[in-house]
Amino acid sequence: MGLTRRSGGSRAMQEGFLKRQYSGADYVVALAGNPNTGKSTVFNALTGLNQHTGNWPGKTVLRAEGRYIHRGMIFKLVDLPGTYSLMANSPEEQVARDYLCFGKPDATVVVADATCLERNLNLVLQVLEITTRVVVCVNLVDEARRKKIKIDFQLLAAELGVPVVPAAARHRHGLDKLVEVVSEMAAGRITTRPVAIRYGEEIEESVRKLEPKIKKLVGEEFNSRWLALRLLDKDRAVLAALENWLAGRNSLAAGMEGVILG
Ligand SMILES: Nc1nc2c(ncn2[C@@H]2O[C@H](COP(=O)(O)OP(=O)(O)OP(=O)(O)O)[C@@H](O)[C@H]2O)c(=O)[nH]1
Ligand SMILES: [Mg+2]
Repeated sequence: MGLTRRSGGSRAMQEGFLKRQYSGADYVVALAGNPNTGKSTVFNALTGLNQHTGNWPGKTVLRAEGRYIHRGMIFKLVDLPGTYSLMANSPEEQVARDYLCFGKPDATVVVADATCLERNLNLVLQVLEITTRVVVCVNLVDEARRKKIKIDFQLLAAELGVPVVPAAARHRHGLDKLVEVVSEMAAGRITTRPVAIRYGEEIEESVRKLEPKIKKLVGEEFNSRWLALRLLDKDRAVLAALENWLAGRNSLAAGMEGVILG
């Protein structure tokens, strides 16, 4: 049934933990976003030459990591592949999603395109379902200005419940502020109130039943609501990653699989 320990999810997860342990970085920051929103431009501007690339384990998806120092702290920045969603429909989506959930970055920057913000917010909402430590960087504001698009950043931040930083990364505009906010977020000095997507009563009821069971298995380690939603969606990739994390307690995971997929 395809539950294998070689799944990308479990590897990404292990990588996340190992990298944090041995990389010597104080904080790990993920860069997510739709394709072509300027993630790599932000990444390059912040890390300069302090970066290396390779592939994500088991995938032909490019992985770029780099570092920068801010106020004496070392930040490891992980440039995730551009995706429109986190439904794991492609290797890119799976890499991004597994890293956000199981890699447990201290902060996640979602880079959004100011010229088509509405479309980009779809991914922002999906990321907010996985992690609360999110900073939204609305990039390409120079292009938006040229197109006479006006954005109320304060209102956007209030509606999303997380900080929003406008930027024009190509010109380095807004990046000092971004680095400052990310640093506060990673250090846990910002309280967020992410807007929560509510599903129909039937789904919410199932989530209410499932969440305590998941919490019992993984504690506060991962976002149990998100895991519950994924399992209700019969998401085998997430199940495989969970099973791997529960190594040594496989019988419990198998029991859970029986309950959920049965
Ligand atoms: N005008 C303008 N162009 C920008 C800005 N930031 C990035 N770009 C341009 O947008 C294009 C895409 O930038 P990338 O940094 O490669 O975007 P990306 O999100 O990494 O793209 P993928 O990795 O393919 O998902 C490049 O041509 C950049 O020069 C900006 O703030 N203003
Ligand atoms: Mg890129």
